Amino acid sequence: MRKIKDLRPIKTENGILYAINQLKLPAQVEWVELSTCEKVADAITNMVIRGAPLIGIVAAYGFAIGIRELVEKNEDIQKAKKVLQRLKNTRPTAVNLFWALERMWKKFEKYMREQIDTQEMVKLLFKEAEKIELEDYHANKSIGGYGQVLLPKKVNVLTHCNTGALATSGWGTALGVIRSAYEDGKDITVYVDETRPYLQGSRLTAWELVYEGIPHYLITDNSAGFLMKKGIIDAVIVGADRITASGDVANKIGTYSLSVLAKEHGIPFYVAAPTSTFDLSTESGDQIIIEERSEDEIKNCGGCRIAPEETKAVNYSFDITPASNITAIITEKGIISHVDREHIQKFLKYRGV
Ligand SMILES: CSC[C@@H](O)[C@@H](O)C(=O)COP(=O)(O)O
Repeated sequence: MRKIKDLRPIKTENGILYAINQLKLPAQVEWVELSTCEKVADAITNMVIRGAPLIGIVAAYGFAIGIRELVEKNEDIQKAKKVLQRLKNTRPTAVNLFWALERMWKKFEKYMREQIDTQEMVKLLFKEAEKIELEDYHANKSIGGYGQVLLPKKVNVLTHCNTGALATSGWGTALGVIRSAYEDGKDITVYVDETRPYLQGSRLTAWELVYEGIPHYLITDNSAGFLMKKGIIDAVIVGADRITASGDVANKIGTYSLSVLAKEHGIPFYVAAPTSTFDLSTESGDQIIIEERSEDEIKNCGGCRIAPEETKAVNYSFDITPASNITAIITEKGIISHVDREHIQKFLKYRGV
């Protein structure tokens, strides 16, 4: 077994939440203080923190922080709904945000019904957020364990975006599978898509792989087809922001193109995600709201303008990969190896999700 170094993107000290500012990586590891609900909401929208599971975890803390603010300022506790709404409005696509906030809201309603003292309620809400964080960590380790079995002893894996410790409570989903395979002694080399325009691949995934000492190459997003054609890539592993009842997957823009390329070249295409990423209330991918971000993110890179001022840009942050392009979905409860409505439903039902 090789040694994997622990990496956590958030921490709490004396009731204050801190997060690694992901906008500053890889140049600098800067911890920012997220002491108010407003700061938490801004950090999610501006991508100081990002990645579906981490967005959910930080929003859960944000809710506890928001309720604490109301209590400390002696404000009407009924304003809790506004706190919830502020956090829900941060980013639309990753379902983990809504999943975590709904869980927090149910607890809040329960404590209100039970007429629990407000100071005590704040403590209990922080505990619930900690629980969500810890559960996510265990889920990731489990995803890693199940997923790495799918990989041969010597393997070249292509991944997209950042699905690692920085996108979760630690360890990661797709990158967690890679961590687990490396820890298990597999001869693994990772091909990392840059992931334009935010460069989560080059800035964050490559940084995590350097941190762990895992062999890797950075590639431009448009290299994947050529590398597959040359027989260099054995498997593709990506994460997910939302998985519908029929198995369509919303993930970082560029994922769909990779799935088409993988299919064309007969390469397995794996999605790794916790069961909290499933949204069974949405039937298919075309019903998912896809976040559109500012065109400036495309027209600028590293502080330099790289396109004419007058040029318009389209910046969809996510795309949809149809279930039919996915070889298997790796979850903390096991592997769904037939990705369709029926198998997903049975899988989740029999595992008590
Ligand atoms: C474990 S993270 C899975 C996905 O959330 C990840 O691939 C992704 O698309 C992140 O998008 P981001 O816009 O950086 O939040």
